[in-house]
Amino acid sequence: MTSQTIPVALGDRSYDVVIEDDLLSRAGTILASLSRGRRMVVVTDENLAGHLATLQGSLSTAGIDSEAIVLTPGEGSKSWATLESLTDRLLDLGVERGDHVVALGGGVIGDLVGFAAAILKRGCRFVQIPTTLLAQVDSSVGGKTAINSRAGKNLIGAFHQPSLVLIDPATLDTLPGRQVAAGYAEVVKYGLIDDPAFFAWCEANGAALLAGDPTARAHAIAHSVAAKARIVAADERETKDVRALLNLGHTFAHALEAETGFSDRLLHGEAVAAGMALAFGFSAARGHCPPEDAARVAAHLRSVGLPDGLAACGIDASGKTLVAHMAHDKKMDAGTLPFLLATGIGETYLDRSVALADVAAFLDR
Ligand SMILES: NC(=O)c1ccc[n+]([C@@H]2O[C@H](COP(=O)([O-])OP(=O)(O)OC[C@H]3O[C@@H](n4cnc5c(N)ncnc54)[C@H](O)[C@@H]3O)[C@@H](O)[C@H]2O)c1
Ligand SMILES: O=C(O)C(=O)C[C@@H](O)[C@H](O)[C@H](O)COP(=O)(O)O
Ligand SMILES: [Zn+2]
Repeated sequence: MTSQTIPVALGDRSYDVVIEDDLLSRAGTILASLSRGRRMVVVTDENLAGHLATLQGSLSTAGIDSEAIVLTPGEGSKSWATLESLTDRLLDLGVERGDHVVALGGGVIGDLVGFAAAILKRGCRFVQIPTTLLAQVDSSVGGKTAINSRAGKNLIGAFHQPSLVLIDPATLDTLPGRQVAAGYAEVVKYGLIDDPAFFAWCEANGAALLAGDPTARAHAIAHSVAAKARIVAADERETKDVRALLNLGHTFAHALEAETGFSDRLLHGEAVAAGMALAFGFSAARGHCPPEDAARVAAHLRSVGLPDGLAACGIDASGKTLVAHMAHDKKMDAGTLPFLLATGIGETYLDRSVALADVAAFLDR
């Protein structure tokens, strides 16, 4: 059994990310130390019945009673309606501020439960047990929690750090291939941001990872978590132009997700893949990035079946329509939208001189 613990250093909000195959079956012992002998509430979705049973069995063995709240899967659950019913149920179950609610699932469950924990009784504790590749490499770490609103993606939320993140890579054995590929887009992101050697590792090992190779999977998860922990520790609340790098491709991605109605037609990770290819393409079109680098990014995404642009997402909306979605981007500052652009693979920066009309014209090409 190999186990790795990666600390997220945030002063009195610091916590550990523990990565270990089959961790779910011994999670009860670890969680018992947080539960103060009280019943724990696990929030999950309908696709996770098997993993929920393992976790509840493990809690029971550790002498902890548990209650499950099982939600409808999918991005639609990051909504006011689900947040309201979830907080009502947590209150009915008597959750106290010192209690830890457990989020067992993908990024949807993690973002929603994290936000519910941030506001319940002005803040209770929560633990992330991510079960998708995307959630294991990205969303479970860093404390961004949110729901979507009519105006767009993640617009209502809070920074609220978990107390602990337990990653069991073996839970990915049940994850559908399309979801694994979508999560892989956020893995590739770490290479593109500031780690060209890791992008090269992705080019060499991405196919094996997607095929379920446990060694490639373990390396990708640990490397991604360490990268995210480093960036979050440097700029927890995205105020220093550091954490914003994790948003590479996301201004485009969130517009694409809005255009497809936050539906299964385009998963978040797929939108991020297309968004990163567009960010590199736009950087090349502006003469900032060698076109060969933009082509290399698109080629790798295509090689693993991820979309590399609008056409591959089946989106034929005009540039003007897509740019209109971007007006609500959280990075908007005094009417200007900083864009994450690249000077090459592993070299990204925030550019505050981009005119949205130029983005629209690029998208129309
Ligand atoms: N907070 C952050 O920093 C952050 C980072 C990246 C993404 N996100 C958010 O995460 C969300 C996407 O998360 P996601 O890609 O995990 O999607 P998801 O949570 O919708 O999960 C994808 C699907 O896989 C199913 N599933 C989960 N684990 C499974 C397993 N082990 N076996 C079988 N099925 C399983 C789920 O039921 C769901 O149908 C988006 O809303 C995105 O905005 C947040
Ligand atoms: O943790 C971050 O910071 C990220 O930007 C990670 C992204 O992958 C994630 O999709 C995040 O939710 C997007 O951030 P947002 O602030 O644009 O909602
Ligand atoms: Zn993302």
